[in-house]
Amino acid sequence: MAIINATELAAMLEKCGATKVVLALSGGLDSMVLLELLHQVRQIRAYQLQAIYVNHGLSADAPRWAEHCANACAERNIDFVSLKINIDAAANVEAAARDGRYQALAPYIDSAHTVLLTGHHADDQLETLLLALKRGAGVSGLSGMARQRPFARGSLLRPLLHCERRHILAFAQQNQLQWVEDSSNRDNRFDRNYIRNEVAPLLINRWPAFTDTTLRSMQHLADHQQLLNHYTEQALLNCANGKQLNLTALEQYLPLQQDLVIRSWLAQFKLNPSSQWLLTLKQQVIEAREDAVPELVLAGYQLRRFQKRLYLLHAATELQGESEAAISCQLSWPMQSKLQLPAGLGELAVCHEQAAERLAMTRGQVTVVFGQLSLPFKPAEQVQHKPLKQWFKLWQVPPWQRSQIPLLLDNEKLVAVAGYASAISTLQADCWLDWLRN
Ligand SMILES: Nc1ncnc2c1ncn2[C@@H]1O[C@H](COP(=O)(O)OP(=O)(O)OP(=O)(O)O)[C@@H](O)[C@H]1O
Repeated sequence: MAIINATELAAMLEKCGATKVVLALSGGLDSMVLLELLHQVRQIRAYQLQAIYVNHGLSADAPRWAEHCANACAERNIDFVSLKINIDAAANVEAAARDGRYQALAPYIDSAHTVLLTGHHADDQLETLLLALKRGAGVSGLSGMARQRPFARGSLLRPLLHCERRHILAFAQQNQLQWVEDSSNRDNRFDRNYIRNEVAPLLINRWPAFTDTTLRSMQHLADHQQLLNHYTEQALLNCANGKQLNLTALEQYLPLQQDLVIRSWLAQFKLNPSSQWLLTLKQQVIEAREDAVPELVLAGYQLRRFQKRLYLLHAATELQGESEAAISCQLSWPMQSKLQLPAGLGELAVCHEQAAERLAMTRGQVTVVFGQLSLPFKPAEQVQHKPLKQWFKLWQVPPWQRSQIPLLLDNEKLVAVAGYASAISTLQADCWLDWLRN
């Protein structure tokens, strides 16, 4: 597609509800063209404009590029900021530079009406697709970059995403713009450069509309991905409750949809397992014998199944109190103030004065213990005493959680099981006793 003009850029900004526009300015061809377009847009509408150059600390030429950007902004009376960041030398340099750059830019996108602009264009999008094919990406990866998406407190917009580089170059020449060339762009050891310099020209020479048609396919994929996301979100609402996944609800969906639901449930906790791991989860955990309590490890977490639910447990915190040693404590609690629990189990507070009065009547305080599962207990609304262990089974409390639940004793008698039940009539445990878990 041909390059957009200032009126079209103004319309895009209008659609984003922008009042402040921040340009990520590298000094290269594309972002310099955007700088010029923004300068022209100002004749149409007033915006608060800012351009930011990020020095990744990777090139000795960076100060020269920063100066080039500063001069171009000064000529157009646009506010300019230069930032310096440090990149982890051991990491994948391209990815680390990009992540570091977005992190540095984020604080400047400080309201819903602030838009960050980058100079990505159609040829970048074609390269992204070819790179995604090389790594065997799925629909999401093959859809490439979005023209607009939420970013920090505002949004990110790529106004040139549908414009081909040759049209951007022609605009720059017509407007006598000056830009810097990064010599590392010629280094074909980097996959993107190899595609840009060697592969893409071959395809475009043979089929001149190749970039346009590729972008059309990518848009179809992006639409399908959006539809999939919509249905997966709906299914996730039906199946997940925080770190629990209801397997009976999950069974209603087609196997492929189940995979997507599990993936997006785990993605909420920044977990992105391989297909092989997902298969193991299904075969060894979800489909395990009914009476088994199987488990599987994933990046600092443990997944366990109990009855028809899957639990995601943070190994460092949620499983800490599992050992007998960590729960053998006995705490005296006068109940006027909050009680800090051991092993990161959170804190207890009484939120109903009457309860404190009735419990503290005898000795002025209660005792909090853990793991005494053989204590007899009778919830207020029940008629029979049973060992606590049997109540836990009835309430379907997973075995690994049972010894981490605070038990309140008054004169050695179990009077409340935090979060579950109370022995005091008319006072439900979850309404007079607050258990704030970490
Ligand atoms: N050092 C930088 N500082 C600020 N923004 C940057 C920087 N490097 C890249 N960008 C932003 O990211 C976009 C895409 O980066 P990419 O590396 O593909 O571009 P480039 O070839 O370095 O520069 P350009 O796209 O401006 O020609 C740029 O158009 C620009 O908006």
